[in-house]
Amino acid sequence: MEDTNKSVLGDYFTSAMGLTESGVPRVPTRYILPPSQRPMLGPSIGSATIDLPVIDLSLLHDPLLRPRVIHEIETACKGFGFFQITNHGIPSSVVNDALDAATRFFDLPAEEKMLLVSDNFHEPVRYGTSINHSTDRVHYWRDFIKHYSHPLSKWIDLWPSNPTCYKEKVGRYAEATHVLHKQLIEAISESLGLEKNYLQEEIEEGSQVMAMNCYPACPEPEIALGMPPHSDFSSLTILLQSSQGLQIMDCDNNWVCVPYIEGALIVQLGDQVEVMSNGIYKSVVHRVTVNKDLKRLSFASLHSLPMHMKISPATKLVDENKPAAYGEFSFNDFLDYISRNDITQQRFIDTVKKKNS
Ligand SMILES: O=C(O)CCC(=O)C(=O)O
Ligand SMILES: [Fe+2]
Repeated sequence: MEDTNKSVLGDYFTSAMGLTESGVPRVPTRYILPPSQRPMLGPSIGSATIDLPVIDLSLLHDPLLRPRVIHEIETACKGFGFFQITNHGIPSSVVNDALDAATRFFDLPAEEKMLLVSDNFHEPVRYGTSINHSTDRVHYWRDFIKHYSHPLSKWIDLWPSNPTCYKEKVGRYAEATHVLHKQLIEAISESLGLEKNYLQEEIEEGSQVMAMNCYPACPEPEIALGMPPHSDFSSLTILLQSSQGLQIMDCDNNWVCVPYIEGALIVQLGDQVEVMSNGIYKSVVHRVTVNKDLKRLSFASLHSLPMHMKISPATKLVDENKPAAYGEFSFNDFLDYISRNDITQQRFIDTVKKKNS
């Protein structure tokens, strides 16, 4: 079965969708994780006693309540590098339309999707399947399409033209998340004691990459993963999940399932905010489990400073007692790093941490 799939998709691109559709009863060897990396699935997992933060974002617009919400954000960022948001202002019709377009894209025949395949990390539109490029050892149960999404007018022509509604529906969602990101980064800057408009210009000129992920039903979810543990390089990632599957690592290094909340979006701190905050906030390490019966979609909208712009700790957060804990680097430096290294073994952010911090 593995070989059939391989011959259709070429050596590097085995597709989890293709395997599920062909009805494989077992996951092929290359998807099987070493025992220490397997997810512990079961009724007790995810019902852990930890209450993950959920924040009503509409209250940010109320001048009387804003300080309280900023404080909630600060607590969530310090405790988890993560929170969910409700009443975020993106209409459910925009979300559902984007889900519909992505579902239709992933349902296309493999040959059609393969036209967009690339293993070049700098490619602005890239269809792929989750292989660990740097080691070629383990594959993950995920197919994805990633595209640069901001500014939309520059990139949208390169996006998939099948289904025909894709550009319009996903485009509307991408623009809405760009606006939301600006509000969130303002609130996060405020929560760090920085100016509300800190980095606002850079963010407006910044890049947005949307990873549209598809995790088809997996015959053996206890020995495979949809995505390995990693943190995102972004400033923030705004994540939409169609059902449960995301897990985050808490401060005691335990995996915690992120509950599915209808209508909510997930906010994850990325490496750029960790650096900007000089380590006051940490990017959240997360991974994705797969499900025996259910196909899951997620949209990870990764917002970053401009590709070439070097990020470093905010000067206001650096002093004699708290020297800069990170060297400066850009998104392009990160892309070069991931095309050469196995980020499941060493996070990029660890390579820019200063030794004495
Ligand atoms: O599918 C998810 O919930 C997470 C996806 C993710 O971590 C990513 O695309 O970076
Ligand atoms: Fe991620």
